[in-house]
Parts: sequence; structure tokens; C-alpha cells
Amino acid sequence: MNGLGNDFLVFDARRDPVRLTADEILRLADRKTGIGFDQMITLEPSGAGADAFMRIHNADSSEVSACGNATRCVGWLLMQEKDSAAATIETRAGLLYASDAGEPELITVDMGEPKFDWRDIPLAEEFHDTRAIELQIGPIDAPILHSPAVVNMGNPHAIFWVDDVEAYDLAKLGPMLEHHPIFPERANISLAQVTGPDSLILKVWERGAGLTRACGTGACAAAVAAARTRRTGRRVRVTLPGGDLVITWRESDNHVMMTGPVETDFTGTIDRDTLAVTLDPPASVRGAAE
Ligand SMILES: N[C@H](CCC[C@H](N)C(=O)O)C(=O)O
Repeated sequence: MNGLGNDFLVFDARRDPVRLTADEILRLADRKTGIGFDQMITLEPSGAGADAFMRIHNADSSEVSACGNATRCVGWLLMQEKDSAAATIETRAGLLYASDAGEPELITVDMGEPKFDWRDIPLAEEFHDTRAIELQIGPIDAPILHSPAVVNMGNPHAIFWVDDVEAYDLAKLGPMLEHHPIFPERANISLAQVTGPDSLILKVWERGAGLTRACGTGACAAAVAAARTRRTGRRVRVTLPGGDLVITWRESDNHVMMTGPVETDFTGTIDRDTLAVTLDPPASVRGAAE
């Protein structure tokens, strides 16, 4: 499945457990010799009364606690199954609530409350004044990235405000910042270009996945940081390379609501031993094989 091109391999492990080694996850994530994905999602029985527990692994096999676009896709799956307009998803970061947004394959997820304290991002104690971050890569006149906003949406995000997201080589800067010593658990790195009181453009280097077409928690983090610094209002249209998400940081309960599309690319089965994939008929895959 995918949310604005941020793509996922979704296993239904609610009846039979799916336990893959890091090496097997890396093999499946490989876009040349495997299936290819940004994150691997494993649906398991929920211990908290939710419709399912959602386990999240990045393409580098790291397990993480939040994935906004995948939560929309899983919410849609569960609502389809139950023929319901709402679904509850348990994650390591807590319970999330998905609901039908009134159009086919358009889903809203309540992503909970943002966190801003340096301990909650987390940041390393000796660095927790983010104004200390200044990074210039490349020729002496290369643009300098500095003073990121940091937000936790169940996972760590650092957002750099820029005048033009295309003026920076995020493929080069991203990994340096992802692994910056200020982020003891690494971080998702965003460039945000505010384009109006209710709109911004976002490019994301994702922790454990690299450049992605969209990042749901990144869009939430950037919209909240923009509102908190009076760059925008509390409702922001976030334009990512893969398309738009609408984020509302609700004043009444401090929750962040994310609305966007979901797509199913194909379904099938994977052989437990060989990891060979058999597509369900019609064996059509959305868009030509890349
Ligand atoms: N790379 C992220 C997880 C996936 C986030 C993104 N795909 C989203 O839609 O929120 C992390 O390591 O925290």
C-alpha cells in the first residue's frame, strides 16, 4: 500500500505470527531484488482493545513507534474489513484513531499530541539548545541549515525553515543530520518552505528510509512547528513530493489531525522460507514496474 507514494509492505499477522530477521527485512525492502518499501507494517492482535496492533519497521530494519501514512492505510484496511467508518490502531506510541474523511480512500487519523521537550524528542543533554545546530556542507557559499524546530509525533523530527526546499541537497544533508550526535535515537529531517498562512512545502529525509515521497508524522511535526512559531495558522496544507496532506492542530484538545489518501498497490502471499512473492489475480501492479 502507499500514502502519497510513501510505500508499505503490510503483513496481516493477526492469525499467524510473522517474525522476520533484520536480514529478511532488508531483503524484502530492496527495490531491485526484493519487493521494495519505505516501511514494513505487521498487523498483530491488539492487547489494548484496538482493532489491531501496528508494528513498524523502516527499510533499514529498525523498529520505530510511529508512521502516519501507514496508519492511514491500516485504518482504511480495518474500516473496510469491519464495514465501519472508524478504526482504532494500537502502536508503541499509543492508541490512534482513524476515521472516514467523507470521500473514497480519504482517511483522517488523530495522531495524538505533539511533544516539544528536549527529553521527549529526544535530544542529547549536552546539545539540547537546538540553536547550537549549524551545518554547512559543500562549497564555502553553500546555504547554511541551522536552528531546527524539533517535535516528537511518536517519533523524532527536526524541521529546518528554508526559503526554497530545492536549494539544498537533502540526499547529502539528510544522512549527516539524521546521524547528528544531538539525536541519540537519530531523527527524521525535514526542509519546510512556508508558502502562505495555511500552506507549506515539505521535503523529508526519513530516519531509516531516506528520501520518501511523503511523511505523515513529518507533515504533522512541520505543521505544528509552523503554527507554534506563528508562521502559519493551526490548519495547514502540507505539499510533499507525492501530494498534499491537510493537518489540523486542534486547539480544544491539542491533538493533531491528519487527512490524506490511501492506495492499495497489490496483494499476495510471501513464502515463509524463500520469501518468494505470489501476486493475487489480477496480477496487475499499479503503474508500470519501476
Ligand atoms: N522513518 C520514520 C517512520 C516512518 C514515518 C513516515 N513514513 C510517516 O508517514 O510518518 C521514523 O523512523 O521515525
